[in-house]
Amino acid sequence: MQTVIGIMGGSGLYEIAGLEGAEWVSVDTPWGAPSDHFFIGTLNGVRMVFLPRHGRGHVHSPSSVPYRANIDAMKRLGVTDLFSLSATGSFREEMAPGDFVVVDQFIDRTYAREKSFFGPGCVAHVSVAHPTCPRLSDAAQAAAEAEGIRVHRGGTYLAMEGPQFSTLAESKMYREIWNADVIGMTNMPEAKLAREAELCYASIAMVTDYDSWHPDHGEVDVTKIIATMTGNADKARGLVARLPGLLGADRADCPHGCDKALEFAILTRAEHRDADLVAKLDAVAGRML
Ligand SMILES: CSC[C@H]1O[C@H](OP(=O)(O)O)[C@H](O)[C@@H]1O
Ligand SMILES: Nc1ncnc2[nH]cnc12
Repeated sequence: MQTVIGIMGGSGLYEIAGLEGAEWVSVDTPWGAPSDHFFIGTLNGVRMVFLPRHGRGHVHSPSSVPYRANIDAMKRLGVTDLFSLSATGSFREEMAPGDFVVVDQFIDRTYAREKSFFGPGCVAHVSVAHPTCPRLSDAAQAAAEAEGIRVHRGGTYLAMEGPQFSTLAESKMYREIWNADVIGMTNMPEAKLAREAELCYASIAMVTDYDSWHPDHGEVDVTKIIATMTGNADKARGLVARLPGLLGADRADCPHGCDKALEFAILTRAEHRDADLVAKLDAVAGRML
């Protein structure tokens, strides 16, 4: 099987350069329109598919990002390995603005988003105990190190609804009681949907600020975030450019089973399935239906 790398670009990362034969391509999905067109090309012999999560020009808020359409379209385009890049606040002194964190766990505090491709007429329960793929996380870490980026391996990303930043009480609770390491507004339900779509998924948090808990840094200031984000985006482009060389063009089955997540997950018996929903699931779950 051929590797196809997907990149979900976060705030500040609306385009990438250096792809051969690249063009912006529009994709329709049964879940509506994705955030933007997809920038598709080849790097070091590996096909790459890039999508700015908020759309070029930052049109979508974290709550309005069409997460299902984005993941469905990635799958429809043949993506096998999906990397998320996101701006985050940090709850740890040592995870400083400008550092990257290859997160491996999430706490999902979002509530105003569609969180599953499945539902009445085709019910499925996938495991997200280990929501990120260690193989892709290894590649992300190696790419960051090769770029000279200060990178931390492992961490818990708290996904909040937003769009406002957290109160001081929330920030302290997430840090001191819930033991979260970074905070953002977009990795959920994205990571859950990637698992339902049997995509390997890794998330790279690009720290922009200390949220509001840090006594020396005061509250979150968007102008400072944007300045840090610009530097982070340049580093992210370097990291992305190294991924094809690290993953290679030929791909074996995921040793962690991300690409088999739906096996045994669909509970609705074939004769009871809703035909319209089954049709919508063609890209995401076609191999199981
Ligand atoms: C730029 S501050 C808030 C904004 O940035 C993050 O977006 P993304 O995860 O796509 O990089 C955060 O989650 C908020 O949406
Ligand atoms: N402090 C913060 N909280 C939530 N999302 C963020 N994105 C960047 N910084 C953030």
